[in-house]
Amino acid sequence: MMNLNQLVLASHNAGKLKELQAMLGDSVQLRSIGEFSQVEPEETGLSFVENAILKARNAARISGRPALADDSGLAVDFLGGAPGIYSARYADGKGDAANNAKLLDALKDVPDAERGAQFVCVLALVRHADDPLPILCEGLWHGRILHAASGEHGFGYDPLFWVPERNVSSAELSPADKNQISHRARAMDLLRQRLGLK
Ligand SMILES: O=c1nc[nH]c2c1ncn2[C@H]1C[C@H](O)[C@@H](COP(=O)(O)OP(=O)(O)OP(=O)(O)O)O1
Ligand SMILES: [Mg+2]
Repeated sequence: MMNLNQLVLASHNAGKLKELQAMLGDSVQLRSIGEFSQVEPEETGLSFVENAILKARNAARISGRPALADDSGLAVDFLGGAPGIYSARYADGKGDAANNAKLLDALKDVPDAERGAQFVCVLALVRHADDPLPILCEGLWHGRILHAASGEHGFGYDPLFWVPERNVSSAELSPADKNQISHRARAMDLLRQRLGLK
């Protein structure tokens, strides 16, 4: 299909790069699009799929190489699926701490039973910028939003995401454990099957 020893990762998020590279192991080397450009494309899509494809095409265009993108986010039941595709921009670009504070505030006094949420990850792989057939893989991870942050691992909303199957927050999981069960792990599992890497 394509030379997969190396892929450009269409992401400026160091947490994603670390997780995805750990999942792929030595077989595929991910090179960050940050090596080629610091300009982040505007995520104008209305879905994770559209934004993942948009980021992958942009990175393939800039690098001239096959590119993998990850569009992900947190969909909170009580908020009708928000912040969803706007997760990174929830607190107007002020970063993870501000996003987490805004989410806690939005769920103030909401009881546990109504704090269900899922992390969503869509991976898009394009062979070149105008690829008419991107490979798309999706993963979901169900949990609940805590009342306060807990844990030091991971990134983004991890300190607020309670993982029922482990009885800890996702920021309390070791990186290796998170990479076994997360939304990103599920999407990557499908991608590796699609690419014949497993
Ligand atoms: O495993 C995760 N653990 C915690 N938080 C997570 C996770 N996965 C996604 N998230 C959050 C971070 C960010 O608020 C949003 C992704 O936004 P998203 O646009 O896909 O990524 P980004 O802007 O950080 O980097 P980039 O677009 O360059 O790949 O969802
Ligand atoms: Mg983004």
